[in-house]
Amino acid sequence: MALSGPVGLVWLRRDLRVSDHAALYHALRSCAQVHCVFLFDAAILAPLPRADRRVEFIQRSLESVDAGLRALSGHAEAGLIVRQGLAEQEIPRLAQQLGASAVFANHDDEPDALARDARVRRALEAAGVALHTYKDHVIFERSEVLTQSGSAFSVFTPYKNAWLRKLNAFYLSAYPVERYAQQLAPRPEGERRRVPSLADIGFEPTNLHELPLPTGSEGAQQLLADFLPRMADYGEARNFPAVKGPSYLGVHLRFGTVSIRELARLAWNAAAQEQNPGAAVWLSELIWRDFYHQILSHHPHVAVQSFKPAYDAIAWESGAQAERLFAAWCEGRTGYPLVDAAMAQINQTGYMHNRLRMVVASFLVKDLGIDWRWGERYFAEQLNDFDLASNNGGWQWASSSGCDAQPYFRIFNPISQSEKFDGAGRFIRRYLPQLAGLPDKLIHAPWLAGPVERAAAGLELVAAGTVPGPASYPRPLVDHAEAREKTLARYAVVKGAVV
Ligand SMILES: Cc1cc2nc3c(=O)[nH]c(=O)nc-3n(C[C@H](O)[C@H](O)[C@H](O)COP(=O)(O)OP(=O)(O)OC[C@H]3O[C@@H](n4cnc5c(N)ncnc54)[C@H](O)[C@@H]3O)c2cc1C
Repeated sequence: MALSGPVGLVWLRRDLRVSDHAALYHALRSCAQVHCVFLFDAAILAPLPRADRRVEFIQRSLESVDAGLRALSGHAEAGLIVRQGLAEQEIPRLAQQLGASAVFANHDDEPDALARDARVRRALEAAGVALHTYKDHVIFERSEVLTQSGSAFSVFTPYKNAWLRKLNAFYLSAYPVERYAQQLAPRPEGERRRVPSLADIGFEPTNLHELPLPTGSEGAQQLLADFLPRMADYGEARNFPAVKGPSYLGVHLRFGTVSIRELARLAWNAAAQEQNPGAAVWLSELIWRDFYHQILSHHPHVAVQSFKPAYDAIAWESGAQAERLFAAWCEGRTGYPLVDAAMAQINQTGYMHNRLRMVVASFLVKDLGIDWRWGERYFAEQLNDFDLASNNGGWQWASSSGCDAQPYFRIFNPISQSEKFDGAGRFIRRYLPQLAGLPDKLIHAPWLAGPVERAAAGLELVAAGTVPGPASYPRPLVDHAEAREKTLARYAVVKGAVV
């Protein structure tokens, strides 16, 4: 490959690792000296609360990138450059200071990121610097997997089949960054600073250090090593929130502290072995991730509207009553223990089990009649692994407004979901200790407990929506059977709609 110039700048965004990295590989292949930068983007950070687990996760992961670059290059000063500010100002400024003729980055197809990159590209071009971008975050992006008629898939199973038909070892192979690591250049004198602390960027520590969520590439490898022996059981175990079934790698995939190629390769190879049925199921989940990314890429309107336009005619609850119901849902005081325990999980840890994401999303939309966008926004604020494409896909699936969503008349029953997936109430007891003394059969619907059973459990039932104390729990906000009827009537506007 021809050298594009002596100096290149790699701009890290959702790819915080130094191995198997598309943009870094291409920069090293085509430039004699390569620098790496991460920008704490003022436009992204400004609206966030001052304590945000994602910001802390990023800050710690950058320390790992910094150390990784030094180790890879063998230069003590070939670490990461970290800047703060607006991308369209800071990236061109740094490129000029370094004398870079090209900036290399990996694709980010979220609408705001595309708009940002267009601004950065224009500013770089004005300064005579090229911006080269690459696929890195998914196995197949944009229009790489299309139907036979050349359009985007909107149903998962045929997409998955086409995805699997297209897959071969090439798409899963790692970019051998280490082969060219000697091109990593020492940082110029003025840039030899350590990665800024949280305080340096105006943030406060969170409870991240108390969570079983190790950061950086080492953290991802630790979680992966823990998951690999469990992968065979994933198909069954992933449904039960009290069981250690999933990989917990979502946040690492979100920030690219692990390569999707590494994970998909492991799953694909393991799926080929008959004794590993869970691997095919796990691979399928990774394909869902690609699926939702290509949906967002082809249909960016989903970020604000229903994928199926007819669903935007639904009249959701509004006003003070809606606000009251929504606050009770956010704070986990709906009176439905599985829903409330799940909300406690997201509020305390930033994680929520996939089964529970489906249950609480369905409950908000189809039991409380609240617009799915409210729930989507709350998840976006709380989830460590928040990703616009997957979060939007999940919410539109639950509200039936999305591509390949569940039909609108399928409404999860929060009690039977609880009995089926947390039968012994182990998950509920972990997050709602005031219910711990109830017998298993009553823990899913505490309002059915009689005075004797409540007294034996040391539990007081309080009015619906009340903030519970250490020994009390609210009565249900709504009656599920009545809510179901109301929802079917609410959704009648979409009946027969052509989508
Ligand atoms: C309402 C709702 C909102 C969601 N919001 C997000 C989100 O913001 N970010 C996010 O990554 N996932 C989201 N999901 C999908 C899924 O719940 C999480 O990916 C999963 O729970 C993360 O845990 P894990 O890493 O242990 O997953 P595992 O079960 O180990 O799965 C491995 C990886 O596959 C991908 N994956 C798994 N299931 C899905 C899925 N249904 N859709 C897309 N990708 C999937 C994720 O990258 C995940 O990390 C959402 C699902 C729902 C129903």
